[in-house]
Amino acid sequence: MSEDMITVAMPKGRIFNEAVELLRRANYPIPPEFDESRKLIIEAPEAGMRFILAKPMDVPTYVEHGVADVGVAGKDVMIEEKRDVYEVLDLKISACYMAVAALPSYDPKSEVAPKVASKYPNLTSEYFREQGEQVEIIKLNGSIELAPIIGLADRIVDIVSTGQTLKANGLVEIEEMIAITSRFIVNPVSYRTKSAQIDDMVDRLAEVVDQGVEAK
Ligand SMILES: Nc1ncnc2c1ncn2[C@@H]1O[C@H](COP(=O)(O)OP(=O)(O)OP(=O)(O)O)[C@@H](O)[C@H]1O
Ligand SMILES: O=P(O)(O)OC[C@H]1O[C@H](OP(=O)(O)OP(=O)(O)O)[C@H](O)[C@@H]1O
Repeated sequence: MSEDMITVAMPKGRIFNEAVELLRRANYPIPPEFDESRKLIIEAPEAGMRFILAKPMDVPTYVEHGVADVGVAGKDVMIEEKRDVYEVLDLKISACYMAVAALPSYDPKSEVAPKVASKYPNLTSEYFREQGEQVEIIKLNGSIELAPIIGLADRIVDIVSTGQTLKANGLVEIEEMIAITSRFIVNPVSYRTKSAQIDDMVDRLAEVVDQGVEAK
């Protein structure tokens, strides 16, 4: 592999298509293989890149360890994971927000030992600590909306996008916490050793991000 090759950690799932579209709009020749392959490493020599396709929550881990030079990660993941990486650009894609939700009958006054379920235990504990409220956090890996319905926790902290999941499960939003978009992140050592390529990538992405925002 060429020394100048940039390894990009891409999140599989929701963010993926929007991130690929941004790269293509920034004139990176991303191979069509990307759109249908089950391969987890995809070489794109014409773009001077190699892509690794990771679980969204793991992207900052690959970048922190330097096995990827750069990556794309949700702000939610950045707050939860607290990895030692530079967050250099807001890509303004995959927008959603983090919220506290509960059943409409939820009454904070009648809560004896407050329990909050979330896929984001660190973000949740930091939030409630800042609010000066002591809560027990119950870590779940998905289907968070189940927790209040089944009586596992009084409140949940989860991502809201269309609000359909909350509505379909009869939950209501109590508080909007943080706006979320995806970020372009960089390994601190790579930022020094591959500065020309990474600066170029940031500039090209920033340009298409701004065009996208202007078009809206
Ligand atoms: N409605 C949404 N629900 C969850 N994440 C969203 C939503 N909209 C945008 N996002 C962004 O997408 C990222 C999650 O993507 P995705 O749901 O594909 O992965 P995941 O939650 O790790 O999924 P899984 O654990 O099911 O593989 C979040 O980190 C967030 O930044
Ligand atoms: O506001 P909405 O547009 O309904 O989106 C929000 C829902 O989407 C995510 O769940 P996901 O689909 O990733 O499933 P999960 O329960 O496995 O996390 C998130 O955890 C919410 O449940």
